[in-house]
Amino acid sequence: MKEIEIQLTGMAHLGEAIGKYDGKVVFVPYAIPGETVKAKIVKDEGDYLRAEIVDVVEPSFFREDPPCKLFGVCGGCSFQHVAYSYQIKLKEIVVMEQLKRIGGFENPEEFTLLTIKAEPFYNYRNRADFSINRQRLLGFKMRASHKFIHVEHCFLLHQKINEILATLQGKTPKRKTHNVTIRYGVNTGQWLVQPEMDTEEIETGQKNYTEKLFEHEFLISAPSFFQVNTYQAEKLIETVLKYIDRDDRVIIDAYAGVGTFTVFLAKKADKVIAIEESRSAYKDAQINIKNFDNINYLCKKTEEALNEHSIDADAIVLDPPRVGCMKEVLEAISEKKIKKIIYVSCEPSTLARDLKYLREKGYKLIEVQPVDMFPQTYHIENVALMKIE
Ligand SMILES: C[S@@+](CC[C@H](N)C(=O)[O-])C[C@H]1O[C@@H](n2cnc3c(N)ncnc32)[C@H](O)[C@@H]1O
Repeated sequence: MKEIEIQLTGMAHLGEAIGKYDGKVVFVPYAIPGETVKAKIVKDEGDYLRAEIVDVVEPSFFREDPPCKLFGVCGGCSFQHVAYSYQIKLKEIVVMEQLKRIGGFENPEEFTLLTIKAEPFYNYRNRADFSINRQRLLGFKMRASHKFIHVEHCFLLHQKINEILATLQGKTPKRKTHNVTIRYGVNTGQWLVQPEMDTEEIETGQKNYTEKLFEHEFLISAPSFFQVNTYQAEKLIETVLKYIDRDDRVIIDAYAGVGTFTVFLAKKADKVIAIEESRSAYKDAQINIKNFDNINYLCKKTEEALNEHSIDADAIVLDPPRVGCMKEVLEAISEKKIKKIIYVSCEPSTLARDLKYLREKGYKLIEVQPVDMFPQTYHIENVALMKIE
C-alpha cells in the first residue's frame, strides 16, 4: 500500500500517535507526537487510516532505544521507545482528552493533577499469564494476531518471575491446559504457579500466596484479583486515603477484592461496608480483615448491595473493572445522596462516561489524580474525587 510522510500531532487512547493525511486521521503505532515519519498505509477504515512506520524522518527529543527485542512484535508494550518522563505526559493528555470528549468536562487541565510516577518503571509486574505451545515452551499470545511468541525474559516482569519463567520452560503442566500463571509477593518473597508443573526444581501448584502493602499482609488465592504493581499499589492506597477526612464516618468500599483498600479505610472510619462479588476474593478477605471489628464484608454484586435501604454511607470508594459501573450503581449512589465519591479506574473512557452521569445527578468533579501503575504500556489508573453540589 501507499507510503506517506506524515507529522504526528497527537496521541490516541490506545497508545498510537495520530496525524492527518488527505483529510483523514492516521493512526501510527510506535510513533511519538511531534515526530515526522515515513509510514506505509496498511488499512483504510473509511473514516480513518492505519499506518506502520517505515522510517523516522525527524525523531522526537523523547525517542529512546527500546531495551526489549520483542518490542513491537509481542504487542504488550506500547511506549518502550518513549522516555519515561514523557510517557506520563502522554498519558495525562489522553486522560484529559477522554474527560473532555466523553465526559463533556471543559478545561480538564484545571482539575487533572500531574501523574504520580512509577518507581521502578521496568520489572514491576507481580503477575504474568503465559501460554504454552506444543514444545512446552512458555510465551505470550501476540496482541494483534493471537499467534504464540516464545518469551525467555520480559522487561515488565519482576526479576523473580523471570527466574521462575526460565525454570518452567519445557516443563509439563500436571493438568491439561495451555496456560500458566505466575504471581509473586514482592514484599513477602512468596509465589504461586498455577497449574502444578512436572518439576522438582521449584514449588508449583500453590493455591494461594501472600503480599504485603505497608504493614498489612494480604492472603491472595489463585482466582482472586490483586493489583499487578505492588510498588504503585501503595501510592494508590495513599491517594485514596488522602481524600478521606473526619466527616467520613461510614465508608462503602465497592468492588473491594481481597480488601486492599478496606483495611486502610477501616483505620480511618467508624465503619466500612465492603462489597465484592467474587467468592474467592471474599474468602481471602475474611482472613485479611480478621483483626478489624468495624468491617462488614458482603459477598454480593455492587448493583444489588446498593439497592438495599440499610446500606448507606458518608463516602463511597468505587474500583470497578475496566467496563466501569453499571447505571444502577451510579443511580443508587445519587439516590442515597452519598456526599463523597472516590472513583478508582483503570480505564479513562468508562471513567469519563460515569463521571459525566454523576455530574448530571448533581455531583461536582473536584480533581482527577492519574497514577501510573503500568509503565511502558498505554494503560493509566486514575483516582477521581467527586462531591455532592
Ligand atoms: C479492579 S478490581 C479492584 C479490587 C480491589 N479494590 C483492589 O484494589 O485490589 C475489581 C474487583 O471488583 C470485583 N467485581 C467485578 N464486578 C463486580 C460487581 N458487579 N460487584 C462487586 N464486585 C465486582 C472483581 O471480582 C474484582 O475483585
